[in-house]
Amino acid sequence: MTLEARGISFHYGRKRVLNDVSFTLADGRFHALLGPNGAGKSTLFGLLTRLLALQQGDILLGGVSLKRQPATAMHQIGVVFQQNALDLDLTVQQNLMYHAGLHGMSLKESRLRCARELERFELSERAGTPVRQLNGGHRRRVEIARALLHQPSILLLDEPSVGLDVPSRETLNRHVRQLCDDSGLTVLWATHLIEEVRPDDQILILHQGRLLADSDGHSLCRDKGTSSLAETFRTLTGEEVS
Ligand SMILES: Nc1ncnc2c1ncn2[C@@H]1O[C@H](COP(=O)(O)OP(=O)(O)OP(=O)(O)O)[C@@H](O)[C@H]1O
Repeated sequence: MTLEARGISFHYGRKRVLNDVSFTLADGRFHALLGPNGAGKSTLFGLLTRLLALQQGDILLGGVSLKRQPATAMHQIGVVFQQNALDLDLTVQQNLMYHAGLHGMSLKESRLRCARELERFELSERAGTPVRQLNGGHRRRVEIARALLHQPSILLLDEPSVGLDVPSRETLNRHVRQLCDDSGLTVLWATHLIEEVRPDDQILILHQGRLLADSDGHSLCRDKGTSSLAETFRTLTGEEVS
């Protein structure tokens, strides 16, 4: 499913943090939203997930307006926020079952979908483990499994690898890309780390609230006459990327 952001601007009080941002996420593709701290990524996620109310512009999911038909549109979205939002004292299975219940699934359906997601994320053996006992990478995988329980078409992840060590970051990134390839999920992965972005990705570069690029990495480098994504980022923003 496509996601289209049209003319999004946003202010906190008098401070403008998003300035006429428009882009389209293509059906079934992995998109990287790259921007340094403070670029406006979390604010954009807040708007995409209705944590923040749209002030200007609209967001369309498969053509359905988030403004006009929020319930229908939101059903298509699964989200993983920057901060871990699992109950540490509940087991992996309990966290998922609770979430499935919130989405109105029957007990039978909840069990089926939990089992399927746990298998997909190679977590079946951890179903009965309290989340507190999991490492950071596994916790993140549980969060993604939870975000997919209601079978959304679009998965939004706000800096999901923050706080993970390099191998865990790479595994998580690979896993989500695999999901995209296997199940046609549309993904938006926000990050400030260039190493999580590949030249084949659709790349959105957000800087000081403005979208400076929206293209695949190869085209971006070709257009800017640069030899790497890091150099392209520097050329566009005047900043180093980590
Ligand atoms: N509740 C708020 N009130 C006022 N200003 C805010 C608020 N939340 C964020 N900002 C400011 O808005 C700008 C964009 O912040 P935002 O968190 O969206 O960026 P980000 O790209 O997600 O950065 P980070 O990676 O640090 O989370 C920053 O200048 C930030 O200080």
